[in-house]
Amino acid sequence: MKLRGFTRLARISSCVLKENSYKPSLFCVSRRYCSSEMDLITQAKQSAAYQAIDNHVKNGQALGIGSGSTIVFAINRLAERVQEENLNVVCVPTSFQSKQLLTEKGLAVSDLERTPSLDVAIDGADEVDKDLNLIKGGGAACTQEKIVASCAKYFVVIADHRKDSKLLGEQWKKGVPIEVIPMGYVPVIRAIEKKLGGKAELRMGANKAGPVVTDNGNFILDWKFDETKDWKKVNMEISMIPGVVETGLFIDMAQRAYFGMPDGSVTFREKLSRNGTPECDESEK
Ligand SMILES: O=C(CO)[C@H](O)[C@H](O)COP(=O)(O)O
Repeated sequence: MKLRGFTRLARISSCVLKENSYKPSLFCVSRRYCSSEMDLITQAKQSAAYQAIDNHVKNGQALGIGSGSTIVFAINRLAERVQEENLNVVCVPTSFQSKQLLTEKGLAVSDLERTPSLDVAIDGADEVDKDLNLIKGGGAACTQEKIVASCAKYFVVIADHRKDSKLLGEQWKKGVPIEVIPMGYVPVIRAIEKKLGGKAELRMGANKAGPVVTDNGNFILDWKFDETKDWKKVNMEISMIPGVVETGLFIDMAQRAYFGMPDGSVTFREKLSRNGTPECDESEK
């Protein structure tokens, strides 16, 4: 399969995942996305975001658009492509931030009432493990992000290389974000710590007195866990606690993750179906 502007290179296959690197030939191509003033992490975010938009966005699509600092680059690139190629796409944002950015760029914004079925969702992540399980919610938007991703036929993650881990918790030390109903946050903390150990804390605002309040009017807990877990089970256990709205554990949802590297290249990891072929994004064909 030919990716936009790239030929697939090395394959490191396992039974469920495939890793691809665009190095070294990608290096020069991806460099077109980089500007000399940017630091390497910023460049890495931009390279991953541009690659995902270039590979996965096609005319006529409905797109889920995530939140965070990496998605800013995806929105910029999307706006460029929409203008240059006269694309007709509609975007469902996952937060006030992404809605505002999309609106500023003049992109068509919709919601899940009008557009409940999405072709592709693209979002950042705080950490991605070897099986493409994610920790999300560093920007307190995990509930809407999970709903939007669940409505997409294909879910793509974009991140810089620091987010790429074998196991969740290896790189991301701030814990699993959990959105909770405000009046229940203390019982939820107690229940999580009793059932699963670790420590859960109410996230406090940076330039605001008191807690962070999500776009849904709720609070965020950050649960620091002790050791590697059965994340599917943990996710279900936390979700069952009264007062929990949603967790930042995205288990078995992402089909592909792009990682921007410090040298300007981009690698990706993708899920394979049982017969060893990639779980296909129809728009890539
Ligand atoms: O989950 C998120 C927001 O809730 C973000 O996608 C995640 O925090 C990654 O953000 P960034 O691109 O800034 O690293």
